[in-house]
Amino acid sequence: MKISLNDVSFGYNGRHVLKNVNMEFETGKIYIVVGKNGSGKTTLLKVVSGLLEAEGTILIDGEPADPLMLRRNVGYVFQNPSSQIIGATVEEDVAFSLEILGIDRDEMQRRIKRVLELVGLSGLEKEDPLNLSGGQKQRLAIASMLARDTHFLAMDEPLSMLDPPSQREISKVIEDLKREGKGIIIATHELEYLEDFDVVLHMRDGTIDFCGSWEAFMDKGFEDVEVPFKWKLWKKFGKESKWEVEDADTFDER
Ligand SMILES: Nc1ncnc2c1ncn2[C@@H]1O[C@H](COP(=O)(O)OP(=O)(O)OP(=O)(O)O)[C@@H](O)[C@H]1O
Repeated sequence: MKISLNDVSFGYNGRHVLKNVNMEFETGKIYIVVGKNGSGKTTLLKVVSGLLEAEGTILIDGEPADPLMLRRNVGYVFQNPSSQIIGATVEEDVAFSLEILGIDRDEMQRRIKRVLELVGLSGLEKEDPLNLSGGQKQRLAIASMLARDTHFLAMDEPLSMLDPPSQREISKVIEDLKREGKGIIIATHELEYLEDFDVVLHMRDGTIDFCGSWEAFMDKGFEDVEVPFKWKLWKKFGKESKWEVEDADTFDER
C-alpha cells in the first residue's frame, strides 16, 4: 500500500506549520522523521494518521483518502504511552482498541495473544498497566495499535522516554514489524538503535527539505541533527561490519 501526500498543508489557527508537503510512504519500509523541535514532525504524523485534516490531496493507492480512511489504515502511537493506556489490565487495554472495530470475541482473543507475543508482553495479560516499566508501557501502546492491524504505524518519539536497553528492545520490535510488512513512520531524536530503516526525512519549518538514505543524509550534513557515531562507523566500514571502536572521541571519520 502507498500513501501519497500532494501539496499537503496544515495550520493551527491560520498559522501554517506544514507547508506544501509532497511525500510517498510505502508499506514494508521504515521512515525516520528528524528535525528540530517545532519543525512539524508531530503534525506530519497526525495528518498522515488522519487525526488532523489537512489541505491538499492525500491518496491511498491512488484513490483520494479522507481522515477516516487514513485512520483505518494508519495507527498512531502517542509520544507518551501513558496517555494512550486506558485498560485496567494489559489484555483489556488491547481489547479496548478492538471493541470500536466490532470484532467478535474469538477473533479478539486471537489478536490480543498475537500482538502481546509480538511485542514480548506474553504472560503479563492480567497485569495492571500502571505496574509496567516505561519500556513495557511503550510496548503495550504499540500492541494496542498493532491489534487494529493497520497497514501503517506512525510513532511519535517512541524511544524518547526509555533507557538505552529499552530503546534497543523497542527498536527490534519496530524492525520486526517492518519484516511483517508494515509501513512505519517514526518521528525521533534517538537515532542510535534503529538499524534496519529505509528513508530519512528532514523537516525544517514545516517542509520536508531532505528525503533519502542515511548516507546521503550524512553527506549533506544537517546542523540540527546529531548523526550517531554508529552511522559514521557504517560509512567507514560498511553497514554490515560489526566494528567496535573503543574511543569515539579519537575516531577518524575519513
Ligand atoms: N495544538 C496546537 N496549537 C497551536 N500550535 C501548535 C499546536 N501543536 C503544535 N503547534 C505548533 O506547530 C508547530 C509544529 O509543531 P510539531 O509538534 O508538529 O513539531 P515537532 O517537530 O513535532 O516538535 P517536537 O520535536 O517538539 O515534538 C510548532 O510551532 C508548534 O508550536
